[in-house]
Amino acid sequence: MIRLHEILKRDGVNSELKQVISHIMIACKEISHKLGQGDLAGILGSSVTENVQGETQKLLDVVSNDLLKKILVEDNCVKGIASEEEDYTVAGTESGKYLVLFDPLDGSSNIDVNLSVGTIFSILEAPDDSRQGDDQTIYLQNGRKQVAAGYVLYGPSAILVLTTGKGVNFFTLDRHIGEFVLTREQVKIPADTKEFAINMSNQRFWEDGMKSYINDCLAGETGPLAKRYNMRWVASMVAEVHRILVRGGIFMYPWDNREPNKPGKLRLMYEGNPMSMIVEQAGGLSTTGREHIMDVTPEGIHQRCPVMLGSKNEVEKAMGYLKD
Ligand SMILES: O=P(O)(O)OC[C@H]1O[C@](O)(COP(=O)(O)O)[C@@H](O)[C@@H]1O
Ligand SMILES: [Mg+2]
Ligand SMILES: [Mg+2]
Repeated sequence: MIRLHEILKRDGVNSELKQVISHIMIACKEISHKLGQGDLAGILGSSVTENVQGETQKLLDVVSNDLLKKILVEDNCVKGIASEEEDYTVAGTESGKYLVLFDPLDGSSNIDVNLSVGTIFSILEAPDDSRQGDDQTIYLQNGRKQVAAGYVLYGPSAILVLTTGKGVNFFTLDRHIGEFVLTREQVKIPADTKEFAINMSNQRFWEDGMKSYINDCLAGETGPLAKRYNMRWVASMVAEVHRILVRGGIFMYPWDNREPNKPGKLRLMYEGNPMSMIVEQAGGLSTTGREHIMDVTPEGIHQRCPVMLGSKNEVEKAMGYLKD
């Protein structure tokens, strides 16, 4: 049995970063426990608040955010945090080396129906200057600067998927010992797939290239793509990315014209960048449909970005439809 901290040591991860990751895991284990309790813990349903993006927060969004925030702002290696559920960045320890950005509970609409949700996190180095941990500008680094990224999928088992830049490993929470244990090493996404994931109910709002690609997928083996495609939509990005890591696929949340000033639904800093690091470390491709997500220069911590990620050859094929 190989535990998380042994893999971090083997991969040469420094002690400060190890501490930050292990603190994130303490919060995630607590979130996993609360999810397991469900109604017994009284944490299902909506809170009375909205987040900065105008979305109604689920109670568990708030509970998960508070768990992560509390442990991280008290971590002497964390200079500050940014969260999907916080209007502003929050300062941690002034001398802290790292910034942690997170989506505390991804796939919130699945909470009440007892389906898969997750926590996504991204870790950046804090710039070596006098700016404070609540100064938003220090977080505006592109995704290539991430030193680690991961998610915990809360499904029938809780699985940590982590990269520190040396490939992607899976760790399953062993509830008997309360630790994440290595269960798959150096995961690689197959380059080809016959499975796509997109919220089809938004079809009429997409740009023409996006509509054409999906129409060609639906045309099956006699259509231009000459393949019979299958479709999945879990409505939890963590669960979709996990499926793609396990068996390949393409996941898309493209730009649409419902709110043209917002480039898509998903958030660059809490969803796009960390998932892109994981997908690219596993040999897949992660783009906005036109450029690598990790090359996007962030302008705001809550910025959105279109997402098209997964099996390399399929993502390239889909991107070809958006070129003009
Ligand atoms: O409601 P839709 O359109 O199916 O959107 C589902 C998408 O929204 C998300 O739930 C957004 O994340 P949050 O739950 O963290 O807001 C993604 O996980 C998922 O891919
Ligand atoms: Mg999310
Ligand atoms: Mg969320």
